[in-house]
Amino acid sequence: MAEQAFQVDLRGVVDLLSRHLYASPRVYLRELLQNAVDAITARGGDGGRVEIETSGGTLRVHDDGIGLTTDEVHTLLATIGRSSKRDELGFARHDFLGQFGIGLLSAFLVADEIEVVTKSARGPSNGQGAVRWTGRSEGSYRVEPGERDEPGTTVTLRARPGSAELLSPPVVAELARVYGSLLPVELVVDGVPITGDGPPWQVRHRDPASRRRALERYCEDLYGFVPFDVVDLEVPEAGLTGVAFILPDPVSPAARASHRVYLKRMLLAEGVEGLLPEWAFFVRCVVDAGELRPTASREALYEDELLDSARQGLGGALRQWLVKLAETDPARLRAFLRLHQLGVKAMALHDDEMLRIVDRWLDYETSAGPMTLREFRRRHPDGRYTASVEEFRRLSAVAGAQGVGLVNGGYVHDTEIIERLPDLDPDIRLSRLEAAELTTTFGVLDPATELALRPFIAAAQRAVERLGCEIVVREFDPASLPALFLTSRDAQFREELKRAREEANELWADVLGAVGASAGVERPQLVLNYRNPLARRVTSLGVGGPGVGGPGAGAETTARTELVELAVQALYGQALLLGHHPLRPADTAVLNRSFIGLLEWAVHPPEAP
Ligand SMILES: Nc1ncnc2c1ncn2[C@@H]1O[C@H](COP(=O)(O)OP(=O)(O)OP(=O)(O)O)[C@@H](O)[C@H]1O
Repeated sequence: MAEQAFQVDLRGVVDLLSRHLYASPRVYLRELLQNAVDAITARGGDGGRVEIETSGGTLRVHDDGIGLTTDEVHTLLATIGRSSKRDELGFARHDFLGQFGIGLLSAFLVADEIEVVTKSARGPSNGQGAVRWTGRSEGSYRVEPGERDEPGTTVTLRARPGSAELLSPPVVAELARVYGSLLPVELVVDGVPITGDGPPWQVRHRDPASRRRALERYCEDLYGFVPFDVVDLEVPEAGLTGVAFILPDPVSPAARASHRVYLKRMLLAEGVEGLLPEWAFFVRCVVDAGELRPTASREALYEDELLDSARQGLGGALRQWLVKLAETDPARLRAFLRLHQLGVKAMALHDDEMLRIVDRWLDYETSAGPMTLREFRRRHPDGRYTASVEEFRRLSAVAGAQGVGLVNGGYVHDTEIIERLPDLDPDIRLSRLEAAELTTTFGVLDPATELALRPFIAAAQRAVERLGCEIVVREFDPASLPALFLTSRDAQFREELKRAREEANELWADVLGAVGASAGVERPQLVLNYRNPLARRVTSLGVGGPGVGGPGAGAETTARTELVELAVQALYGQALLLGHHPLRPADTAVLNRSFIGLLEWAVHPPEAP
């Protein structure tokens, strides 16, 4: 039985293209433009010119490319899927834009009839040899002698009812500009040149500064923002060049970053995803690639090994830029990190170089104020981190007061980053804080001591009364800590303290009387540590009862009362500083006064009687 050829109903194919392959019938112009450029490429030599004319619902695309012979017209134009742009083995030839042999059909999205008048550059050079091919959307075509003197091709479309808009002068000019403004041929629409200097990042400039300004303007026109920085991109194996614009504002890492991609200087799409590694969500790129492949719709990149290695290459370029910024302009790097730290932290999870940058340049919240992890380790070789912000808030003051450095590892990626630091250097030790480590248990003093201390506590209370602080004396560890300042936020410790007080109340309520009088008022507390030798000596400086130091009191008592006041205020100030509490003007004044007062005592103590 004889082999039969497939019969194709063109209407079904056009329907398929328009509904399922192309996002919009606007692509018809891109396909025509692409064929014209390929024909010019096939002819070889320099330059080439494509001229588009619009008039009264008719569109003409002229090119001075290779043209077609009569035989080629039959096989190439009239056979769906046949293309001159593949090699003997059927692979896409990399110098051409087209490869599938279906592009011309897209003209049927806007016209019922396509007319091609062509003359092959390889044919006879006299007036002979021009061919006219007319194809109709219902599937028939006609070939007859045509009229054309010079080699090249003219494609003519007449708008189908309803498609006139797409073939109107302003829309054609816009489409030509969108798709073809970077093309390496001369493109003219109704006499107006569309192509200019080519890719903006390849244009020569007087000096780097004016190049930079030009690229910033380009970014502003394209994306509507002035970039934080402009990074040149190049991945030779993908034939890729371009620029990355660093966004000047923070973006959500979840926002899909899309980029403007040209293939062989023809726009592929304005919103291509997956060109960069996922972490690089802080840039918008414009690139031109010669070797990357489009999907059949020509609206996305074909996911293959080459795209994958291009992605790695682009990620590498951004990474390189960051490393260089760290070396040459740390202040700018910090500014960048403030904007896009989430992206950089995400990178640091898998990339040692980025981890080093985070370690060295990114400020973390610590019990000793904001600083980098590296600086923190230098100051606190035995430092700890908390895995939640909540825990940090609760413990940082107390940790600070006890000399334990604490880093807030509670934000996104931070704990993982801190735990990965030994990958940089196995000697790096930054361990997680076990809450129990800091549990300070406040011991109650025995009743006799407590009773004996009452005059002192009263005097001490007067010393800090104006500061809105309450004095408490307890025994607690570490003994090296003379005093601890607890704000009402230090909930856990206040609980602890309250329990100690309640115990005291129960046991010695009658002895101690109104110890818990101020309970319930949420004032910050200065807890003096009776276990600390210095604090203990301060409590035993010896003052009289209420009214001591008033008129008529002995000179010595007055002096001692003054010393107690100065010492308590100094302890107050030091506890504030140790715990990194904010200093109000009144606090600073007291700190100053106590320092100067104690200094006076030290150099010139009031004469002992
Ligand atoms: N302007 C032109 N000049 C010369 N040859 C042309 C021109 N337009 C089309 N052709 C020929 O017709 C063939 C089919 O064109 P068509 O646009 O359908 O497919 P293609 O460009 O090969 O591939 P793709 O579907 O990827 O665009 C081309 O391979 C080319 O040989």
